Amino acid sequence: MVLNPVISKLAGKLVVLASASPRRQEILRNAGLRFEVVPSWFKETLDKGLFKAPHEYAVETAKQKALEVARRMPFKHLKTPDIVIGADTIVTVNSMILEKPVDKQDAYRMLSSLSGKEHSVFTGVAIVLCHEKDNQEVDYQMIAFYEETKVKFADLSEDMLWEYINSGEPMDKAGGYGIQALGGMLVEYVHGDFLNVVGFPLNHFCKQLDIIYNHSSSFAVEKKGSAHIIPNGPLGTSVLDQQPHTLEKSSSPSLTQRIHNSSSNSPAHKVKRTNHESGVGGGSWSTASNTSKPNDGEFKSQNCENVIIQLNRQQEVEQSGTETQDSKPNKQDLERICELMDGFKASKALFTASSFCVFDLLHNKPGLDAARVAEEIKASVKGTECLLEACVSLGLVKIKDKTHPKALFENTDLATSFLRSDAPFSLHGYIRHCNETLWPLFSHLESAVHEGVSQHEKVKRHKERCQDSVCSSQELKLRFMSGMHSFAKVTAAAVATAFDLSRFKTACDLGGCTGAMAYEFTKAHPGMSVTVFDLPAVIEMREHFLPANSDKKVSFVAGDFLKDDLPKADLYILARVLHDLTDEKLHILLTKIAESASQGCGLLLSEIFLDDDRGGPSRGLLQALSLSEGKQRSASEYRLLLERHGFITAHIRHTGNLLDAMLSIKA
Ligand SMILES: C[S@@+](CC[C@H](N)C(=O)[O-])C[C@H]1O[C@@H](n2cnc3c(N)ncnc32)[C@H](O)[C@@H]1O
Repeated sequence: MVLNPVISKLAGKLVVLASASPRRQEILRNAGLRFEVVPSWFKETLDKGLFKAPHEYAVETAKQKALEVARRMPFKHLKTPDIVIGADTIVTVNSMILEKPVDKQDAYRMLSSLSGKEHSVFTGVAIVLCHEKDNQEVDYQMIAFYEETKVKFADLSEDMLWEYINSGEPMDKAGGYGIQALGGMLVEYVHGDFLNVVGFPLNHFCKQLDIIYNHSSSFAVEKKGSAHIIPNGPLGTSVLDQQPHTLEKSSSPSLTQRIHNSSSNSPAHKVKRTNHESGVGGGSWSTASNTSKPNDGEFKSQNCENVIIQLNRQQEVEQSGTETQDSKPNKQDLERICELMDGFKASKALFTASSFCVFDLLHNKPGLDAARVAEEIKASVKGTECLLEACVSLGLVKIKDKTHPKALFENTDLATSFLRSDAPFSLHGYIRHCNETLWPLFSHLESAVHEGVSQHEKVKRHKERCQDSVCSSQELKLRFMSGMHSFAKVTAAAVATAFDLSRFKTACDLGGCTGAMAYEFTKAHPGMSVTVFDLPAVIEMREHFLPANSDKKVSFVAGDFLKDDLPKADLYILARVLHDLTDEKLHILLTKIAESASQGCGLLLSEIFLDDDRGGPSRGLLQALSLSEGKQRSASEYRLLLERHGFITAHIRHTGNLLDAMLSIKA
């Protein structure tokens, strides 16, 4: 933790990286940051001629990328991130900006212009802090900075250049080289932050986080509606004062600009602003600053700017008033409705591609065309082509070589990380569970709502009538366990590390299923051993899910937690168990835990916690629609239930992963 005081401040927050770059992801992941990747849809098409200096272009692009994702997520992903990070790396030589080469000739042009010369690598970084208010309003606070590193290339012979170009490495990299791989051989020296050249200036980023979270009252994240714009500090000149094209100075003493979306906004909204306006990139948003001197303790940093923007959805609709109601529908609202209407098609496309193992196939054989994929998965060419194209539109598959006459398909990073069946965080098993168990249940939602009960029995009877070969109960059990296993593998680390559990030496994971959560707990807490307690029918199948290096600190006990004695432990874990229980069963289970636990014992509960007003999150409320006998509860409801059984809640964490967590202690 000593090494990591800044990154740890982000634990429990929903941090989003608005970049698909695997290098950036790796740098941040290696630093211990937990984040979601939501690649920005912002097209890097700003007019470079509008910028006085190259770094201004990189900073502006980073800002646009981050802001696009920050604005999109509440609508498209139905959640508001806490922080969005955008970045853009460019290489400059002889006052020319080099981005990613479009083809081999372009790579040649770039690399030969770098040969034997010193060039600069700039990465612009934007950190958008999102503060959601009760009334649907979101404040966006922007901190942007850049880092420069000088790199000198050796003299490159033609052979060397072409050998490097033919390696394929230059194609997705700014300036046409990757310093961390083969491209490192071209480099004579590096002056400055090496990681900046790889794609992300980690050191400068951590310094900014340190200022945001540790040293500036103006960044107190809970505080809304105020911000401090940072003019020149003693450390250097702020970007604000160097960017007449992209930024302007507000004469208003207020440091907050209210920005309202106009009703004619496209997803990359144009904005109306109440104060002075300026813009780049075809009228997209721009920022405003104040030149007043900062008070003591305000945020000052090198190559950095800080701006607050408020987007108010409520007002946006009111402002566009008559036009919205009378002449044409609000575009954003229409998009949102379409997305909800089409949501099931997107889910089913994902399920179908998964069940045909398309992502495994494209991982093992990247660059197949639709006909070859169809042949391999034994499906029609027409159907496969439609499926692959739909997957491209959903960001699961991409076209490998756009210059090739036929579309050749390969996985995106998203598919590689989560959809291959053998990926460490594979959700393949859970997707199968969604397709085969939840999908049929949800197709009977009208009946479920009408009758108020799960349609599980109806679906089972229907399947028995219609299917020639009915799955054995063993097969069904394995499928269920595989679904739970894959979900737990993705969520376990966030739950296991949500709290300091160092004082608990023994734990019991009640309803621990395959042990996926338990293994993660022993990994995160080396002094801890965990007993997995689950029904006999589940425990007897555990061998199917043993990890490669299963350690002896995880053991399994079969039993029924509503009837049998529970193993003794310092810490009881209940992950995704209580939402399936009625209040009555929950009372029985908590009474049994309270009887087994001595004073000071812990109870770690992990579920999706509903908001107190039951207004969200949607994932929890949609899960409730399966109408199992249990119910979704808020953190306050769980806290009360636990208190009644003698457990006092010490901490609640929204882990930013799929599950929330609560740690309570036996009084
Ligand atoms: C939704 S799964 C959650 C599995 C695991 N905790 C996780 O987070 O992935 C619920 C688990 O509780 C187990 N379970 C349900 N009723 C049980 C009972 N009466 N006694 C023991 N385990 C039970 C199920 O077998 C299943 O493994």
